[in-house]
Amino acid sequence: MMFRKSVYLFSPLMDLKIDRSTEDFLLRLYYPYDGVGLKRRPKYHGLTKTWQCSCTYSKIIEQLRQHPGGSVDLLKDNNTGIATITINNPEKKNAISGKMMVDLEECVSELENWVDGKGLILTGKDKTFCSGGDLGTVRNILSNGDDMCKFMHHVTTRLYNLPLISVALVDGYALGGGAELITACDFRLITPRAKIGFIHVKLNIGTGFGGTTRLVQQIGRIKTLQVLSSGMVMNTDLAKKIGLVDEILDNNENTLEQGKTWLLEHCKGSVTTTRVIKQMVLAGEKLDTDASLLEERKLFKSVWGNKLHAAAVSKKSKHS
Ligand SMILES: CC[C@H](C(=O)O)C(=O)SCCNC(=O)CCNC(=O)[C@H](O)C(C)(C)COP(=O)(O)OP(=O)(O)OC[C@H]1O[C@@H](n2cnc3c(N)ncnc32)[C@H](O)[C@@H]1OP(=O)(O)O
Repeated sequence: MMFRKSVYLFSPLMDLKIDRSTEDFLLRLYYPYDGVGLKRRPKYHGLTKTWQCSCTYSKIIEQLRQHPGGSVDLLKDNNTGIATITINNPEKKNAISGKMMVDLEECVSELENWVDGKGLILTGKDKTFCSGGDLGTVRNILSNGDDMCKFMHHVTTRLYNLPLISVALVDGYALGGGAELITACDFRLITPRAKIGFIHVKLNIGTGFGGTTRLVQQIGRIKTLQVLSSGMVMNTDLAKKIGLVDEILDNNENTLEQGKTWLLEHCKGSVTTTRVIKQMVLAGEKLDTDASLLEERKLFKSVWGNKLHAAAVSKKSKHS
């Protein structure tokens, strides 16, 4: 209720750029004791992020929606805590239209507020992952790619920062923006049919969805240069050799099930523990050492001595 009120009050500022300090200011304004009552903060933080997105990006969202085709679909399984995002535009090899970029943002918003989740699979419909930007959309926004780029940086960064262990499950092609999307997940699993290409050079462009920044962090500077400057389309062996891929799945029909099984093996803890682990790792990657240690301590404190911890230490366990 309080949140709705804040939207109403600040609605005249809709097109004002709202940055992190404004967001923190709003949180302080409406939750002045938030620093003490930390338990409430993540929930409102998520809502604020959603609101922040619709304020800052409202014009871009409106423009992107004008380029229809396909959908990006979210399925949340509360029993396993695993969600699946499916890129769905099979007539165009799952090319991502303007409307689908907005769909993806909505999926990410929903996942930011999904407190029961611990894992995420990002996949494509009908045995292919994603052939990149829909060339129909691309042709129509040639005069202003910067807005799309800004929006997709925002969306893929939020996808990467979700407190869920995420896996890109690649069957068939992941090209251009499709290849960039796989870098926004923690892990990459591929089938023997997968072909991954940062083919942007062939279109005389660089990456537009944040792919280079993340790729340098993931496979290093030189390998990133090799991949981007050649526009090579990698088969499974090459993708594995270059360090882009964590596992090659069997060549059978049940790719999604295989992906889920693999992911559950990497989400062994409870929902809380898994989310804490992911957040600790993000802090280790993004913050300087002192700030990361502080965050690690805060997260540690949030699980130490809880019911599950107490139960685990009360039994005689052996981890051989
Ligand atoms: C910042 C990101 C950047 C951007 O936004 O500009 C990019 O993502 S750049 C990358 C853009 N992607 C491409 O250039 C890929 C182009 N497509 C292909 O190379 C092939 O279609 C391939 C290899 C994905 C699949 O080849 P295959 O022989 O198996 O199938 P078809 O070529 O017959 O494709 C079937 C059908 O899909 C249409 N299609 C495929 N990709 C796209 C796309 N990216 N945008 C729009 N449409 C696409 C293709 O034209 C065919 O349509 P049809 O009407 O049947 O001719």
